[in-house]
Amino acid sequence: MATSCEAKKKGELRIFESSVELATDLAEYVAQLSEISVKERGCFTIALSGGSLINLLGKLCEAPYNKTLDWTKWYVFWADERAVAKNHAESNYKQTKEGFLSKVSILNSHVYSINDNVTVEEAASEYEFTIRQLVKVRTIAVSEANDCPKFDLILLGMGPDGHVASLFPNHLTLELKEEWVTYITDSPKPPPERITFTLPVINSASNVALVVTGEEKAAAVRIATNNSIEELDSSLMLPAQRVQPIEGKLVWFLDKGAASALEASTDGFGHT
Ligand SMILES: O=C1O[C@H](COP(=O)(O)O)[C@@H](O)[C@H](O)[C@H]1O
Repeated sequence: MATSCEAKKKGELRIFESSVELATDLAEYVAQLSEISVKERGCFTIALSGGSLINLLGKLCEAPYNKTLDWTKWYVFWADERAVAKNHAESNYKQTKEGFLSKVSILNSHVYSINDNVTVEEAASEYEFTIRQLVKVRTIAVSEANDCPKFDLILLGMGPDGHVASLFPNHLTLELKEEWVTYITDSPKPPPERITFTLPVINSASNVALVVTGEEKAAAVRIATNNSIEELDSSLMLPAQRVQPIEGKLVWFLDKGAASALEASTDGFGHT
């Protein structure tokens, strides 16, 4: 059974006893957003991350969702990618293909993986160009607040250091305002070269979910969800703390371990 609560700005927290319960609720959450988007806009644009998130999407590949979701209306993107070949064990694409895409009926032509045959700089610029074309024809919606792409859903994981996508603490990429996609060559977590959405894109999405499991992430979860430090200089904030959708909705999916440093009433979320 999940514990759930709402908080202004920082979003909704859903805490689960087990990763199975988390995965079950996550599948229902994604399925509902897919149905709403397909009904309202005729398609569903989703950006995925790599890491532990992909295994938690397994329930979406099972009944009833494998049959009931309109997979042909899905358009799949990546919030970040590691600059390795697509068949490399570290590739977010490879992991997603094996753990998710190969098990559902998403059209190959709707899968926008990031080019692994060019430099990271070129790959980032090519990926941004592709997204711009899809925004022009409104396959991807546009944010009226800032003209950024407005993905129907961005699914993010978080590292123990509070990084999301490939936006790492204290990195200059966190301050980018105009770019939609950027690259880094000095990632503190290997591999060093990566391509990533910027914060303006993440924060323009209609829905953002942060899916975090494991006790080693509990301290970062506590900081990132703490309402009392929102006035802090943003450059001192963890990347995950800066995920604050402008108009969209943020939901945190946490297992018991990841939520273990939260206190019921002092962090502003007050469990219900
Ligand atoms: O390197 C990355 O790390 C984060 C977090 O991964 P996790 O395995 O700790 O959940 C992931 O969200 C990101 O996409 C990936 O490139």
